[in-house]
Amino acid sequence: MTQILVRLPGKTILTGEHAAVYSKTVVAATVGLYLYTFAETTDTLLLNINFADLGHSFSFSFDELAFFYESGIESFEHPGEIENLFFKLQKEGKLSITPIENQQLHSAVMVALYLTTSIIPASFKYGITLNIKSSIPLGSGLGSSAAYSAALSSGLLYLSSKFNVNTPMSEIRKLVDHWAFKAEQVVHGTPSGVDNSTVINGGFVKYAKGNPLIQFRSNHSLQFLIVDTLIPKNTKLMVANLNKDYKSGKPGVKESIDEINQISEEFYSTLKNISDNDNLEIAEENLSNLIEENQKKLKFLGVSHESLDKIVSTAKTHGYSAKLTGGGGGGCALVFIPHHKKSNLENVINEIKGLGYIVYKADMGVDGLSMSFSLDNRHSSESFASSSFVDLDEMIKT
Ligand SMILES: Nc1ncnc2c1ncn2[C@@H]1O[C@H](COP(=O)(O)OP(=O)(O)OP(=O)(O)O)[C@@H](O)[C@H]1O
Ligand SMILES: C[C@@](O)(CCO)CC(=O)[O-]
Repeated sequence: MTQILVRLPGKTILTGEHAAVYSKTVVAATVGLYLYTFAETTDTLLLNINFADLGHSFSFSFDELAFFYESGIESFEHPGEIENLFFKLQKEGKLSITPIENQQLHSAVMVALYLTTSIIPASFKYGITLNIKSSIPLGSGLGSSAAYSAALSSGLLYLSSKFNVNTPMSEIRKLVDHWAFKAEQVVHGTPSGVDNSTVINGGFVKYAKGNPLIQFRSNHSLQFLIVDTLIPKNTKLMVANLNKDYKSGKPGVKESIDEINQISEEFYSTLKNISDNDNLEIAEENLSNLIEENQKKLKFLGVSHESLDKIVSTAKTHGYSAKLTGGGGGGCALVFIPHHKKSNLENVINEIKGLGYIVYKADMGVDGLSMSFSLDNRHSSESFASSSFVDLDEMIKT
């Protein structure tokens, strides 16, 4: 049987979320929180999906999957059409699965069905089991859906021999990115592609839809706090709502999106040119101001939330700037900590924690897609389920 273990990091958007959807510049970085997928072929002729974090497992027989193949998934104009097909087949009594009330679980199953029936040929001779577990908080703006989409794409592409151990990593990344973007369309409707490209390629990235991704390493270690408001958010809805305002020509919307583009361009050039000993304080002050400006625009665009505003104002009283990161409307905020202002750090952390929010100090700019092929059938869904994240990291390294 064929097995693969895949690991993808989360991401934060430093500047430019939402404007990214309109092909504007966005600056993002990976964060050292990870989603792992262990995928294997089996002799059961079933697609099994085990979601450790959501506490649910699903099974589809190949007879059930045949209905998806027959309905011509490859002719979809938009991958999100999988949802209508799923509801139609369910209504016709062709699927044994009962309705999935939990929206996160529902969209995770849609992605798994879309990717499996698009990547795996109908004539495939084996069953497939996909196991997922993650330390990236779900639905909080840290790219959990991109990591999930990329992890499933990698696993399925490998099991169906679309790449192998000898395929150059640059080719694998490109192939995985192609499918992860389609899966992101299932979850987010009209994503820009920045989330999947960031988590796959790793490091810091500058991205504008339709242009080649620029990957860069800053020679200076930036420090941010990631604050999770624990308020559930819905990126698809936030993107769709803003799009209505954009299309209806609501005053100031287009201008704000253009201004965010300028902010991202300046953030990128400052970050790229920053060095540890050369005008560091001035450069970090500049980054700080750009973050503050970006948040003001995002608030104007209606994608902030009172909990995010509270973090921004709390950070400001301690001399720091902060902004939402990702889809907004809840989820996470970033607080930027310039080196010359570090002395205040514990105070701001304690105050933010006192508001009931979770503070992460994650590494930024970590590697993207990592895989372990050499599992030699030593592993199983059971051993994956009982492995710690540290154990899984060890397997990825070997
Ligand atoms: N550990 C996981 N197990 C199963 N599905 C997951 C997991 N993590 C993410 N997902 C899928 O990704 C979706 C989360 O997408 P959502 O856009 O709401 O959050 P996000 O990706 O964390 O935020 P953002 O897009 O703003 O960065 C879930 O609904 C689910 O479909
Ligand atoms: C809100 C958004 O700009 C970022 C979500 O992480 C959507 C996208 O670019 O796809």
